[in-house]
Amino acid sequence: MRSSLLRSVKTLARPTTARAYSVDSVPSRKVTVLGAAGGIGQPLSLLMKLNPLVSQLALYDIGGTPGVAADVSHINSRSEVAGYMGDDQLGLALEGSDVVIIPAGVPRKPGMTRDDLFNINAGIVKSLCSAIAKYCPHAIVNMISNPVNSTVPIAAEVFKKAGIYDEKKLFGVTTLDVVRAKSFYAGKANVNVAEVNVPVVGGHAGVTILPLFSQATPKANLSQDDIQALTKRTQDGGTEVVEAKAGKGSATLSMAYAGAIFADACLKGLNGVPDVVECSYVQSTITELPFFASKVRLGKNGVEEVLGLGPLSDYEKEGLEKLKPELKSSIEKGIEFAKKN
Ligand SMILES: NC(=O)C1=CN([C@@H]2O[C@H](COP(=O)(O)OP(=O)(O)OC[C@H]3O[C@@H](n4cnc5c(N)ncnc54)[C@H](O)[C@@H]3O)[C@@H](O)[C@H]2O)C=CC1
Ligand SMILES: O=C([O-])CC(=O)C(=O)O
Repeated sequence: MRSSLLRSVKTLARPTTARAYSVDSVPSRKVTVLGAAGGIGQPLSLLMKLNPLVSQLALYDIGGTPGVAADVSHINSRSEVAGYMGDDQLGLALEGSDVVIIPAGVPRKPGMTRDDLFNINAGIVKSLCSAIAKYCPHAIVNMISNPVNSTVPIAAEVFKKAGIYDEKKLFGVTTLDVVRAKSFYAGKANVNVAEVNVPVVGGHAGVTILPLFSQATPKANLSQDDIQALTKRTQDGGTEVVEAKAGKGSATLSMAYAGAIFADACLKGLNGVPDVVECSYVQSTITELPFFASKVRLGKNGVEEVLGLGPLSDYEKEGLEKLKPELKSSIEKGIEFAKKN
């Protein structure tokens, strides 16, 4: 209901001194966060509020958004913030959105796999994607909700059914795998983490996460044992956090950071910044699987180019073959769910 829209959080930042950047040259962009009151949603909303490419920030959740939006809106940065709560405000949160980020859904507890979240999160993602199809069919979608290997195919099916599917605009966010691979590699190779690049391909669960340390830069002379340990740590990075949090959820802060990096890349692409490349789980033809994470060049329409895998070590080639059956069945599970429901 419009009357209950959270009026108190509609605040345009008005700097009293000279602006640190020129907003005149930056296009207006609306970003919507679905699940904004959650463990990821809150810090991600904060980071998106700090992003000068955002002019409107819509924070939606089934509860808790009045407080989050009021809080975030007091930050004196460019964007106007509005909070939306409950089904009847979802359309308003989405209308006119350029980028929709989805961290809505339940997180893992120790002993669970990401696939154990399927039963709850598949339905949440499906209903949110139906609303996206209705209210902002041309928006770029950044899917964070797990299991990403299945939630992205679910979103694609929902969009196909609604007749608005554009494969260039649907992204599974795998940036946290890259963030982890960079941190772990820098530690082991003793190089400046700010200079490290490591592509991570495949999917976003266990063995489907395939970091390509043979392509890591700056180059380092790591042993095969080191590479295997780094690969395993990257694949188990989510579980490492789930266990350390001991029942209080999964990665939220590092995920918010990763989600903000990826959304920023999408916004830069939309704004025509050249050579924006990030790894992401997208519709793909670089393997026989219909969805696959790899480096993607981002542009004004979303995906400009899905880049190939590049040269792989024997260990990585083996990892690639090993991940295919699990990724294939997660994709099929998502498609089947969306078709049946
Ligand atoms: N892609 C990735 O790399 C990562 C993905 N995740 C996933 O992100 C998701 C969220 O994790 P957390 O923020 O830690 O969970 P959380 O439980 O702290 O927050 C989830 C939020 O979603 C909201 N929500 C539930 N149903 C909703 C609906 N229908 N519409 C809008 N909001 C709804 C809840 O009210 C809650 O505020 C989980 O599925 C988790 O597995 C977590 C870390 C990394
Ligand atoms: O592990 C989890 O459940 C959350 C996640 O996707 C990650 O941290 O990579």
